[in-house]
Amino acid sequence: MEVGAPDYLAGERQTAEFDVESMKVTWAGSRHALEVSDRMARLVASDPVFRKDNRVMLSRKELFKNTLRKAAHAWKRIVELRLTEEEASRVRFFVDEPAFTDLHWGMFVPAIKGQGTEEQQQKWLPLAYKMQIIGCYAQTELGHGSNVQGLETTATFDPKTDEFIIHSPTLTSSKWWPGGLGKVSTHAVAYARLIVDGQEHGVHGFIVQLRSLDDHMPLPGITVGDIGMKFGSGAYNSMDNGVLRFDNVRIPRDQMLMRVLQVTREGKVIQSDVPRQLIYGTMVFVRQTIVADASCALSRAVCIATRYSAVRRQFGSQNGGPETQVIDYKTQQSRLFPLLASAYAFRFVSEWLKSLYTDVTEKLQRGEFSTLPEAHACTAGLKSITTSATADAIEECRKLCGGHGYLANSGLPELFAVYVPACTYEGDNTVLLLQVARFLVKTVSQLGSGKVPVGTTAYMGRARHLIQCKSNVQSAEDWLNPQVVVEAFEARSLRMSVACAENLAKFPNPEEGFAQLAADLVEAAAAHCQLIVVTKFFEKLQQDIPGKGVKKQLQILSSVYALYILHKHLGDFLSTGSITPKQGALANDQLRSLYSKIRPNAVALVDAFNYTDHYLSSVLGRYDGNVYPTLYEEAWKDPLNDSVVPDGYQEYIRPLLKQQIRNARL
Ligand SMILES: CC/C=C\C/C=C\C/C=C\C/C=C\CC/C=C/C(=O)SCCNC(=O)CCNC(=O)[C@H](O)C(C)(C)COP(=O)(O)OP(=O)(O)OC[C@H]1O[C@@H](n2cnc3c(N)ncnc32)[C@H](O)[C@@H]1OP(=O)(O)O
Ligand SMILES: Cc1cc2nc3c(=O)[nH]c(=O)nc-3n(C[C@H](O)[C@H](O)[C@H](O)COP(=O)(O)OP(=O)(O)OC[C@H]3O[C@@H](n4cnc5c(N)ncnc54)[C@H](O)[C@@H]3O)c2cc1C
Repeated sequence: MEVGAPDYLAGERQTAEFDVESMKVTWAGSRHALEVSDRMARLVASDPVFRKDNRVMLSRKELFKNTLRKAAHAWKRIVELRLTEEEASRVRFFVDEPAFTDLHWGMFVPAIKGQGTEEQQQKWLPLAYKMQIIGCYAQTELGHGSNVQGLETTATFDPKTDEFIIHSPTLTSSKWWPGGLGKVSTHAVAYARLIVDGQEHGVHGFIVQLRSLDDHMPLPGITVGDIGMKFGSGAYNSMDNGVLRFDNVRIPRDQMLMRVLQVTREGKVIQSDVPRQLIYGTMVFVRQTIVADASCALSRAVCIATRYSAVRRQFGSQNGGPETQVIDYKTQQSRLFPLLASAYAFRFVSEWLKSLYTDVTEKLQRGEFSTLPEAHACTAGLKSITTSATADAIEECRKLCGGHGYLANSGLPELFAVYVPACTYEGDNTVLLLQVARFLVKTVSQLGSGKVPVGTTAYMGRARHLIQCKSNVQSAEDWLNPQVVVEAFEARSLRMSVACAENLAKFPNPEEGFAQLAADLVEAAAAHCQLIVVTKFFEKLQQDIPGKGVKKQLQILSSVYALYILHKHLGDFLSTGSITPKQGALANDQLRSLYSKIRPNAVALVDAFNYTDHYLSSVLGRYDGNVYPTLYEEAWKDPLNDSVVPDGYQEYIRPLLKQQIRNARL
């Protein structure tokens, strides 16, 4: 905020019962992370090249060129200022524009790191780190995305030349969707069916050069372009999602990523001791980052809706006094505060997921693979439930801002359009929950075998208790006890998984059973994932959390998150007998009283996200709350207002009006 500028939300900030600066540290993860983030946010906000308020007005070509300009400028600043990897990634985050760089750093580099041999990493990573080559992740095809085993692109080994021949045999085998592919990438990690000596060996990744490093023209045998406009204006259209066809393109044998499987000069296929599923490792990595991204997108929308709800007044004026702030309506609170709580919940579960991922990666380096299935289930499941909830929440925030939420300059329509494909990319959310369900059913089926479930399924080891326990909640207060809440969530989740397993057992063919029961399985998987989010929020509170009143606020938010999910899925809790209707009603009573506790802290709780006005890019979410004059000024900047009488008046409006006058005279 400018020094000396009026703060229309100052009153809201004064009622906060906790130290906002300390909460900023907790949100950021550490004082260091906050400091870096804050510095990079200001660096970006103060640079005119990174202006983004005109995105929705630009044509596709202008938008795309502007994105290239921003990406090049960001890279120049990163090099000039010798920024660390952490700082550089924060710069990209605050530039806040989907671009080829997301895929270069987010998937191409990780794919080489995760699936390449030491030698391959040494050859390719330095080029990628200096951006002397730009890469994308080309897996999905026109005909297959979810079903990776169904990909049709082939990579046939030619022992005569020691090369692979990469080929697109059908129209449906055309690569379709990869970001950065359409117009920018010089290279791709392309996924194709490996064929050696007429034998198929599954889908593997291959580094393929697509464009000349001299003039950017496609290399012989490569057909490549952009797939066209996507949902919304501005939004994801700054990304060149692409189409790619290979016509018998030859690449050296050592460009197959060979950590999982090697093909020798003689054409021998050697499976290493690394599990085949590591081919999917890049997706596991990205799914984990997408959970963190969900908390960012959600907190951004909630920040806008909360500040605006405190500024906006409708009805309720008494004796000529001010009208009621819409944030004081209980309905507004019951729609908004659970989303605020969810933003914090997703933040902490993403912190935990990152540590799980790091731990599993270290184990994989040591040749320990036992935790891989859990890492896959957790990343897939949490990616699914957090992105679905966030997409819904952004739209809810738009509605919470009434009519003004529908204006582009509220920031919410574009945020929704940019965000919503997260429910599809990196795995369709339903397909991913089915993966979790497989994992759960397998865990349940092994319960009798003496195999003790560990990690996030450890609770299933207490199946005997959880299958018949009764919640002893007797008052609304009892719902503030994390143990009581967790037991209800565990009972619900276990009983749903067990019911699925029992129903599955009735089918002679398990795959047929799985297909028939898919809708129930998805619900059981979601229940399990919600339990993880609730548990990790409570576990976070076991840590030392410094700062006056910070822990207290987080306790309130954790209860709000848990009881909101319970209220939303009350049917599950009741039908599984995990709680009684009376206990469900008590949970709702508690929720109401928690909303009242959040109310005086709401604006401070969104301030703790530490977002600059540049990053939020929302008139409604301005830090100073100066909404109306800004909305008014912004309206006049619209190109339609460049002239008082619009283009087209002479051709289309005037003749109409004249026609009416003639008719009236008749
Ligand atoms: C780029 C991001 C940069 C920064 C991120 C920051 C923020 C994010 C913001 C923006 C993101 C930007 C851009 C997005 C770019 C998008 C990219 C993409 O979309 S890339 C393409 C992604 N595609 C998919 O996700 C496809 C989904 N399908 C699959 O994953 C699999 O095919 C599926 C798992 C569904 C099925 O596979 P299949 O081989 O048929 O397996 P099956 O079901 O038979 O299972 C066999 C066996 O393997 C286990 N398993 C499956 N997957 C994994 C895995 N990933 N890891 C470990 N294990 C796995 C499975 O459980 C089963 O085990 P069991 O035999 O039952 O024990
Ligand atoms: C913005 C964006 C960026 C992308 N970036 C990339 C990229 O960089 N690289 C890349 O390789 N790909 C990328 N993709 C592709 C993306 O990964 C796929 O679109 C995604 O994995 C979903 O696959 P699909 O399109 O085949 O959906 P489909 O599988 O065809 O899904 C269609 C419907 O069928 C349902 N369905 C499918 N299978 C099942 C099943 N077994 N059981 C029940 N229901 C099922 C789904 O739930 C969905 O409702 C991107 C996609 C988008 C939208």
